[in-house]
Amino acid sequence: MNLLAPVRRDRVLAELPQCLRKEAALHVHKDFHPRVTCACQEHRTGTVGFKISKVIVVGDLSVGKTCLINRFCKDTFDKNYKATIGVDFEMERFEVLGVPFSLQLWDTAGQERFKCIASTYYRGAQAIIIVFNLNDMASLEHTKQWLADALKENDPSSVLLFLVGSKKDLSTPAQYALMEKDALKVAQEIKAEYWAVSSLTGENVREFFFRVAALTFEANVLAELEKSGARRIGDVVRINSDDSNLYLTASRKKPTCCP
Ligand SMILES: Nc1nc2c(ncn2[C@@H]2O[C@H](COP(=O)(O)OP(=O)(O)OP(=O)(O)O)[C@@H](O)[C@H]2O)c(=O)[nH]1
Ligand SMILES: [Mg+2]
Repeated sequence: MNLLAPVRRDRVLAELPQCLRKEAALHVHKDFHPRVTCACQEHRTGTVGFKISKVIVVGDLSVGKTCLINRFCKDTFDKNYKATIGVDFEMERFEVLGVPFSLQLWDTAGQERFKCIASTYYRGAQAIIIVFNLNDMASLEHTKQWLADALKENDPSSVLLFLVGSKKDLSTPAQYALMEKDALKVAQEIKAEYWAVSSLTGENVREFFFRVAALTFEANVLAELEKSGARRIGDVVRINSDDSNLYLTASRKKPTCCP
């Protein structure tokens, strides 16, 4: 990936993409945080434009992790199952509010025998995407274990979590509605943002990755502003609690910058 090459026109984000379900969202603001918008306009985003943010994708074997990444990055779909051995990764470049922003998407193996290799790549993630199959309840039940394993290697207070139901094309509306109820409960419990996608039809795939890019970017800029602000005013950082940040509860509270 050439970091200096222009960003593809269809990877440009000028607005904050919205969540799928308000009940299970990382936040429900309509726009980027005002401090982030302001910092981007004034070119005060520090090192964010030069960094690559790591995103790991975990979940049971054959739930569709590789297909999800391939649908977004290459716009392809393979109906034949080829297990991921260990890990694979793809780079995606975006431009968010005029600032270049890169995501490194790590596609990990779901098969038990490769899990050991895959888990050595979990460290340093800024976002964790946990995938389950919307047509397989066991895969939803296993998401908590996948998350626990991924969090052993990461800082639970700063990593962004996404719970993604795959293969939506295979469920009837009634089956989907039933599964969604349970999935929303799990998403709320683990404080993840919920999405439902189909890599076969492409439904919600682009919207989902745009949301991942936008929220990761926003968190990065806020962290950067906080660091520089804290340095400037003698390490004093104000913490702003806000009801529309659904998951900023005591256990996973992150300091946010205030306008
Ligand atoms: N109908 C349908 N099939 C899908 C979809 N996504 C993936 N599949 C199929 O599910 C199977 C497994 O997909 P993969 O993406 O390889 O699964 P994985 O999670 O990467 O599996 P591991 O690498 O073993 O962990 C393949 O046969 C895919 O064609 C989807 O959205 N709809
Ligand atoms: Mg795979």
